[in-house]
Amino acid sequence: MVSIDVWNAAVDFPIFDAKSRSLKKTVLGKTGGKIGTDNKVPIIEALHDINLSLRHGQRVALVGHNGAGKSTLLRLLSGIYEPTRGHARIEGKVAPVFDLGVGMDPEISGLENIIIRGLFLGMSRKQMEKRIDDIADFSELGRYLEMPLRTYSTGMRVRLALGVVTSIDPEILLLDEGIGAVDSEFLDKAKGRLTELVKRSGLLVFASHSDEFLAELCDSAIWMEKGGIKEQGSLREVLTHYKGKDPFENLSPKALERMRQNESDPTATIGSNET
Ligand SMILES: Nc1ncnc2c1ncn2[C@@H]1O[C@H](COP(=O)(O)OP(=O)(O)OP(=O)(O)O)[C@@H](O)[C@H]1O
Repeated sequence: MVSIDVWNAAVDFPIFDAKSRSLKKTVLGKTGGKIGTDNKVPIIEALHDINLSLRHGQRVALVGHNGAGKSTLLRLLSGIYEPTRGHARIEGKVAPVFDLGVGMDPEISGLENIIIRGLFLGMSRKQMEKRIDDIADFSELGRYLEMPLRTYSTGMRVRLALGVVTSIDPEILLLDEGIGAVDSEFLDKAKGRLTELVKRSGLLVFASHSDEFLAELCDSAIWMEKGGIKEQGSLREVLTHYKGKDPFENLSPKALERMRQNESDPTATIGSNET
């Protein structure tokens, strides 16, 4: 059974090299987790009081302002971060897709990188070898696949990384938006593959600032603010409260159709556990 359960979890970062010089004018920061100053070493409270229960079939959007804790929560849900306090239990094979470049080696060829990156995402060498032709086709990199990755432009690297990421079969897919460097024609092609990937995955949590993308991929949402969960519920409801107006009024017909399908899906709710 694919599931993620988190109880009363917090993630702190002690900052050992913080500068103590005060700013001339202190303005109340709107972004970021709380900075505790009780100790000698300042502590950034990136997440606090997180309680979550996610199950197979859920497609959860993660929204919130810069520094609200979305990326940190994704790292907690992937097991990369242990909670400083509280507990997290993750059942299922996790594919964390935060930084498309992670797991890539500039000194080896694109082909070898496909295998390495696949292993990093929980696939076996055999499974990746079967997918090489498909990834080569999608990335349109041709003979460059035989060249070391350091010879690629940024966009070429993203093409390769997206090709690999969208070819896997994850049980739990944790996506952080970060696919800006490709041209728009290629991004459209990637969106189709991403949608297919999401359909294949058991459980999705997707942090993004793009309403259109969230409407296409997600059915429910979590709104993060200052390291805590402010609201969770249906995608449209949470986004409307977060933005102060219904963001779906001006969506494309395709995104709206996808959203209507999600709303009629009985699995489109977020479970919550007792604390
Ligand atoms: N490695 C780290 N060391 C110290 N503080 C961190 C670290 N990672 C995150 N933080 C802090 O934790 C808080 C949450 O950051 P996080 O990256 O999770 O926000 P986010 O919601 O993903 O923001 P954005 O939308 O800007 O990507 C911020 O206050 C940030 O300064």
